[in-house]
Amino acid sequence: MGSLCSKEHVRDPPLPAPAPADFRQLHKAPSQSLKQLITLTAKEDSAVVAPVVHAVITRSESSVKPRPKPHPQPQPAPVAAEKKTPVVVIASLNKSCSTAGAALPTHHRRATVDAAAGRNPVHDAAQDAADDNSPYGDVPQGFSGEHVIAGWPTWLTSVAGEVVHGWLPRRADTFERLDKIGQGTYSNVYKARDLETGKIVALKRVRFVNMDPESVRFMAREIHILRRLDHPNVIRLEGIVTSRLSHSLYLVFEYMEHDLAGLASIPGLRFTEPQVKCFMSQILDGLHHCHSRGVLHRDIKGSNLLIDDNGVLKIADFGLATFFDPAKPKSLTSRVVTLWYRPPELLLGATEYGVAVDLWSTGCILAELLAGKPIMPGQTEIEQLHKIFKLCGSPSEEYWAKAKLPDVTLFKPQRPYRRRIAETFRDFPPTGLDLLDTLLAIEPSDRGTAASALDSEFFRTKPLACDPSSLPKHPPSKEYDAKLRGKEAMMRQNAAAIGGKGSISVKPGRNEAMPKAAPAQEAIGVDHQRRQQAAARVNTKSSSHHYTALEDSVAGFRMEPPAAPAPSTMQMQMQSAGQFGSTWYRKDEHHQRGGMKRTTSSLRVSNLPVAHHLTSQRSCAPSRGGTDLHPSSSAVRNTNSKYNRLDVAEPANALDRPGPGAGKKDMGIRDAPSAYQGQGFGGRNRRMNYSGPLVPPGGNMDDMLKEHERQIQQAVRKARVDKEKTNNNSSSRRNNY
Ligand SMILES: Nc1ncnc2c1ncn2[C@@H]1O[C@H](COP(=O)(O)OP(=O)(O)OP(=O)(O)O)[C@@H](O)[C@H]1O
Repeated sequence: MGSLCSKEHVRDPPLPAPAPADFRQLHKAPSQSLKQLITLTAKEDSAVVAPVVHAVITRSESSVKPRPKPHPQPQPAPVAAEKKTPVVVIASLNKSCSTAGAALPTHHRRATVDAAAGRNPVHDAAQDAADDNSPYGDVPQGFSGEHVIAGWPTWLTSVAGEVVHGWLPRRADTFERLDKIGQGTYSNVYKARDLETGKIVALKRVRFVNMDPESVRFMAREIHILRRLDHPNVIRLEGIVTSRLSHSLYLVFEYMEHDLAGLASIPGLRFTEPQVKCFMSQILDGLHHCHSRGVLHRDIKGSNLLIDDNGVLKIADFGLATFFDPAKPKSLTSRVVTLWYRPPELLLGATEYGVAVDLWSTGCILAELLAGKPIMPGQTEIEQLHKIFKLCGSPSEEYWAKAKLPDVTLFKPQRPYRRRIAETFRDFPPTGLDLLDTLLAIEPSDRGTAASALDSEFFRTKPLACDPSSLPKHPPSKEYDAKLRGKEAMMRQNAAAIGGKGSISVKPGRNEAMPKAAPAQEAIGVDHQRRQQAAARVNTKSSSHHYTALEDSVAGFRMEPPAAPAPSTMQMQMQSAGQFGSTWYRKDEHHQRGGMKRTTSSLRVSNLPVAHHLTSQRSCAPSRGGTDLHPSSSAVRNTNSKYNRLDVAEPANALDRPGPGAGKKDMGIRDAPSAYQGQGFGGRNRRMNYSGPLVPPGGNMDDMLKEHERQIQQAVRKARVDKEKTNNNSSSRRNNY
């Protein structure tokens, strides 16, 4: 990958919105082996053959051959003829699958969930009709029998069989697991060796909680999107590993040694202008491809920008991505994008948006690369919004006037902020500053597109982008490694502190405390788990495991038991401070992405008017970004009820439809504790799903933030004094002995 000029060829012309034909084009290619398999199956009892057959992938050039002709639609056939021809076998299996589907038709499932959510039934009907026309709506009936024969588990094919169409699953024991290299909110990522090719790959293991169809559907959407993309700057999904024994899937990716967050956290490392241009042009190239294929990434950040040893950057983690069509805007959730990279319109609750959200995040990355640190590290949504306003200026009167927000006064600062990008980043190269100014435009339509960014002066003026292969080589560096290093250092500090040699610091490092969209990662529970992992790493000589061994442990997650949330030092400090009235505390928040538990941390204030659910917060649906609201502020509640959860707001196609399990998610607050056992939680009608900022009615954002700051300092001071007292007491006790 070279400078911008040398990369022109990889840019795609904008494509029309994804059409059914596109998808079929991409996927109408069951491999030759599958065809043979079907023939074989005709001779054997399919029930015997199916488990045995785990043919080799998938997407490798050798195995995926163009389909000679489309599969015939299933025809009713006499039972006696079932084992005689492949067509009949497929038809037979399809029949049972479609019967299962008929038990709860998609429109019925939607109706159930949306009634609970209080949505407009007219809109729902229109949406359902649109979904019925979706390219994927009818696919399972046509192909799921084939999938079952191919060895795909029914829990997958019955929910989202279309996404694996044309692919065959890989067997787990054809990989050797080498090391854990990443941890996402709902996945673990392992380095592994493909025993068939010797190639090193990354395996992303996606866990499912009780095979919740909604979780499966969300994972399926990621697969679906990944299969639509094909570009040197977008991670390539090479195959899928399934196991009939375990309730998880492994996505097979090309292995990438670094991620941008990890590289940026190497002490003392600063990128030169040519290097920044090299990374940025690759990000924008990949993004342009995604957008031109109708995909919004919605979680652009350093740890999702993977880099290989040749300096090639690839956009990864499409877990929050969605399809979009600018010609047919649909309602999307605003609860996406990791907080530091989240654009103002999403913080304000916008549900109609497009490529501009990714461009904002890309702007944040550009500034981060040039500045050497994240530019807007907010801890809560309100703080994030405040940081944005302080740097980029507050929105114009016109913006507020046309913003379709029920209570703009809740978000609108009392006095306008002026834009200060140029003075804040006066050391940036002028063309870089211009590009940044465009990407960080408050008005989404002013951010342009990935293509216009690539055409900007920044990439045309000298010094030009360096060639990726000329980038300096570093040992494998991931955000995950940086976090582990941080945790190990913290453990050492803690050990020293326990030994009475020093004080405990909980100041977050560069890679810590970055609140994600609904799913933030730096959680107390996760910290505890990672600390254990870090300790295990220190003590373990080799972490190589054979997948067969892993298979045994998968069902019970013996490899990584879910740790009970342990109080962090911060939490303890804050709680102890709380005894004296000021009750800042760091709280676990369990979120779910499609039913999978997510955990996040945030600072909350509870001496502001207390929401009536506050006392049951630990067992009820989480708010986002640490925002408790005035109980009497119905305006606030209404505002926030518009902030859709990822799992309810985007029923755009078959993959997004709430499944039969969705009913379980409609539990109200009182029912919620079972969510912690993995069933999902939160009713859309009764559940308080606050996403908006913490603003007392009539409050002023500046005053409020100052007050928060004061309270934090007070709480920390108090905690320190308490700690010193405790230390003194224990040392005087020791002396007494
Ligand atoms: N192909 C790959 N090669 C090497 N490392 C990878 C690869 N894919 C992912 N990783 C590592 O694993 C981490 C987690 O992966 P990923 O972001 O896809 O998971 P996730 O569960 O979706 O995470 P998140 O919580 O950020 O949404 C990444 O930050 C990266 O460090």
